[in-house]
Amino acid sequence: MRIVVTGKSGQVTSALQALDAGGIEVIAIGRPELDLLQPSTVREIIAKIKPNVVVSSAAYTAVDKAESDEASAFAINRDGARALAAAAAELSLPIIHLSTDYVFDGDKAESYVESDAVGPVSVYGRSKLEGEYAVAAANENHFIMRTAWVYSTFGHNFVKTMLRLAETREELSVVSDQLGCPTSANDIAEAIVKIADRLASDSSPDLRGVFHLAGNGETSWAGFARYVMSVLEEKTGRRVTVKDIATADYPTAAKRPANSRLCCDKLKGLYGVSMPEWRMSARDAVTKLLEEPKEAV
Ligand SMILES: NC(=O)C1=CN([C@@H]2O[C@H](COP(=O)(O)OP(=O)(O)OC[C@H]3O[C@@H](n4cnc5c(N)ncnc54)[C@H](OP(=O)(O)O)[C@@H]3O)[C@@H](O)[C@H]2O)C=CC1
Ligand SMILES: Cc1cn([C@H]2C[C@H](O)[C@@H](COP(=O)(O)OP(=O)(O)O[C@H]3O[C@@H](C)C(=O)[C@@H](O)[C@H]3O)O2)c(=O)[nH]c1=O
Ligand SMILES: [Mg+2]
Repeated sequence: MRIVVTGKSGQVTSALQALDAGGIEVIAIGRPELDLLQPSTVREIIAKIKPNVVVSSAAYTAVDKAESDEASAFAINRDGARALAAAAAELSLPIIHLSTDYVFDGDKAESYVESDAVGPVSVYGRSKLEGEYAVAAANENHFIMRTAWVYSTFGHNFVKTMLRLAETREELSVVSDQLGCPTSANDIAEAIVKIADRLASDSSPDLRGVFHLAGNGETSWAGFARYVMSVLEEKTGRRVTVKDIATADYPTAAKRPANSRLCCDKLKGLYGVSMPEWRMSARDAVTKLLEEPKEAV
């Protein structure tokens, strides 16, 4: 089976390319040959590759920068996603489109299910929600995968930021009033392959729609950072503490949901796919990062 995935240098796309998935060919495309700001080029590129499934991972993911760059965020996350979904539809292909927990307002007490009302509190979250609507309207053969708090040994992510700060600080101050589910890009890649296989071989409408996929369990950003530091200390003896702070003590351009935990029961029920406990996967990523040459972190 051949999967084409956008966002060549991104975390999820890099994890997909690194997968040794027998019988699955992963073709990653990205700038300059695929620029979602030039949507007219999308169809020709996808038609040439002749995939069985299209994975839409490329996005404008700079949450804070998006607040002052709304046009770019919507051009990529809504219009670019729409062009990709339309190209897949013209070629009668299913599309797996990555979306985010930041489509929720964060006011719910428990974890969010797919049918919960959305209410993004940031430009990034709004642009990704509009992308969901655009993809669903352009291609009914869609699997919209909302994930969260993605980290890996690739690209930029919270884990690498924490390890980098820990090189020069004895204490990190991290918000403890935002809850979510840390999710490994490697685990997302494994799930994408399983889901793509089902979509390519089973046309059941129940397998289409919006699904949540995130690391099993939950924590706050401070809890996430504290766990990363515990692995750092175990592996290197370096002890860096994490001080819990409130969101108000860490002002950012974008607002973030106080709670964006995702309930993934629907995916488990319909696909039999579930994700590892988040500490297990985070431990793997931190261990690998600490084994890499310093500048890689
Ligand atoms: N990171 C996270 O915490 C979360 C991410 N997601 C979603 O998952 C998906 C993957 O996220 P992640 O792997 O972290 O992404 P990254 O931020 O690691 O990479 C995003 C990629 O998008 C591509 N991209 C950006 N702008 C353009 C453009 N104008 N045209 C074409 N491609 C572009 C780039 O690929 P290239 O340089 O090859 O062009 C870039 O590497 C995204 O859709 C994101 O919204 C959802 C929840 C959490
Ligand atoms: C670096 C740092 C961040 N923080 C806070 C800021 C913020 O509230 C929280 C997360 O920080 P970041 O900006 O690294 O994470 P952020 O970019 O908000 O991550 C998001 O990325 C997008 C793409 C998604 O889709 C989301 O699921 C989510 O993963 O941690 C601290 O409290 N202390 C720190 O030293
Ligand atoms: Mg970020």
